[in-house]
Amino acid sequence: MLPPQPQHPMAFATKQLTKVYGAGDTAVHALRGVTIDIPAGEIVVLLGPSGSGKSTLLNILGGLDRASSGSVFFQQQNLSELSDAELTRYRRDQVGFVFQFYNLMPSLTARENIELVTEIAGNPMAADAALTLVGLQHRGDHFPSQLSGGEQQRVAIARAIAKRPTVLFCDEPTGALDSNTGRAVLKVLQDINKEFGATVIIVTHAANTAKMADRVIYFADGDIRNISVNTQPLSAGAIEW
Ligand SMILES: Nc1ncnc2c1ncn2[C@@H]1O[C@H](COP(=O)(O)OP(=O)(O)OP(=O)(O)O)[C@@H](O)[C@H]1O
Repeated sequence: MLPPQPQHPMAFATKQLTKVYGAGDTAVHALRGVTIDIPAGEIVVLLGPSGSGKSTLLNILGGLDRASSGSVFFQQQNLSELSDAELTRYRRDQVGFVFQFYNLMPSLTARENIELVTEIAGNPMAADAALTLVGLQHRGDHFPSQLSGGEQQRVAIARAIAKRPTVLFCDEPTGALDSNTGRAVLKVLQDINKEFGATVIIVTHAANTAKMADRVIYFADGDIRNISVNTQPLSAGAIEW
């Protein structure tokens, strides 16, 4: 029998990743040759001015979009070489997404919103277990309109984690929330990182979020300007806004 493969220490490794939207005079160079390693199990925060390419990178890492050139490895797999069907499987099996505006189905309860995902996942947890993880075990029968913004975001996080993703991508997860609610949502992300070892990658304008990160990547003009490593990340509850 073959010995078990050593765990690859990197969640992602990109090389000279570019993304160009459009062509000719109107082409937008959103990524200009991004090379970065993202270690598995970290909380990584992407900061940078509007339009600097943060969401574009997130979408390519998450398999929602494809790079124009360069390579992007998830563990040992080059996402750039996957067929559409393989990329869909990657998204379904490995990746959870959390967006600024929750994207819950208004006509479904909190539990049903989560079940939409767990029904097609390979090894999901029960919807109620996911709701318990985000502290909403009593709200499963409620519709999104009966929940506050922070509660809706926690349902969206429960939906994202119910399939036990390897990576959780969060694009402005606290953008629509007040500071206390935002802190509670960040705490849930931190707990999930600790409890499940999921790599959590957060794009945000809320610079203080960087204090809970293991690694902070500063973007400008389609490329990385700086990377800083936090040896002592703060607990989300201790972050000042
Ligand atoms: N589908 C698209 N078509 C054309 N241009 C696009 C598209 N998506 C993004 N862009 C452009 O690519 C550049 C990078 O956008 P991106 O959304 O990645 O930036 P960002 O750093 O996430 O910005 P923000 O903080 O405002 O969300 C911007 O100039 C944007 O206008």
